[in-house]
Amino acid sequence: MQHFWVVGTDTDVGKTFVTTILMRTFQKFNKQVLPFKPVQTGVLTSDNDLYYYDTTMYERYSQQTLLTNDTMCYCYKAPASPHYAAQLENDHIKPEVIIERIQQHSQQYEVMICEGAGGLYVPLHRQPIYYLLDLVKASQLATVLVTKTGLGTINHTLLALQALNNNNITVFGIVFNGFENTQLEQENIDVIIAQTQLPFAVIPKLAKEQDLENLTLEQTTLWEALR
Ligand SMILES: Nc1ncnc2c1ncn2[C@@H]1O[C@H](COP(=O)(O)OP(=O)(O)OP(=O)(O)O)[C@@H](O)[C@H]1O
Ligand SMILES: C[C@H](N)[C@H](N)CCCCCC(=O)O
Ligand SMILES: [Mg+2]
Repeated sequence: MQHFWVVGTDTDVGKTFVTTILMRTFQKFNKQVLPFKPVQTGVLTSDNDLYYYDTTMYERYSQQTLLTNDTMCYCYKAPASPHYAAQLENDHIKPEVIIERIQQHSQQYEVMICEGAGGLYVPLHRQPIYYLLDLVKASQLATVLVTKTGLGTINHTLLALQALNNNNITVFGIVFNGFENTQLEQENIDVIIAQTQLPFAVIPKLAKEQDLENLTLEQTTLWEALR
């Protein structure tokens, strides 16, 4: 059994991309995989249909039939912080509900990949304040951290790792996402790995989304740590 979170240094860093690629890599080894997005915000429309990007990506690229209801829990229309998106719908995220779902699914699937919402200090509710980081800690699962490769990532990545370490949350490794093969990006990766000694993977910036079908993480130290 291998259950873990994919968390990020921010929103839009590529957590869904990485979750999808990791899902496909485990599926390649015939593992029963559940990609699980406990809280998603920002409904999209296509031909008058409403949908959520993250769980739609999982289903679009899964090599196994996914049970849609298993992949999600709280979904809110506003593309905002979960605490606020819930408030706008007069709702309140209950972490205990998510923990219950994680415990249930961890018995049903060989691999469960839980994707965070935004970065670590994203509030799920305010009174009292409860961050995504608190939920990760309460789940007692380890993490994979997704980060960008360009200017600013050294600080963001080390800050995120410090937050995880301060909460005794295991980090299996780092995914550097969106690599465009510049010297600056390579230096960023080198510094972060030298400082952290963590397993890692590098995902290139893809010309089109469908190119992720050709990607697996098998030849990476991160995969050695995960499989
Ligand atoms: N390696 C990549 N190459 C090309 N496009 C990418 C890559 N990684 C992510 N993207 C694109 O960048 C956008 C943000 O990626 P993604 O949705 O995975 O971020 P996220 O961290 O999951 O965001 P959220 O916090 O909303 O869940 C998406 O449109 C995605 O298609
Ligand atoms: C809407 C976005 N795509 C994510 N689902 C939620 C991001 C919350 C970010 C909150 C913040 O850090 O300000
Ligand atoms: Mg996402």
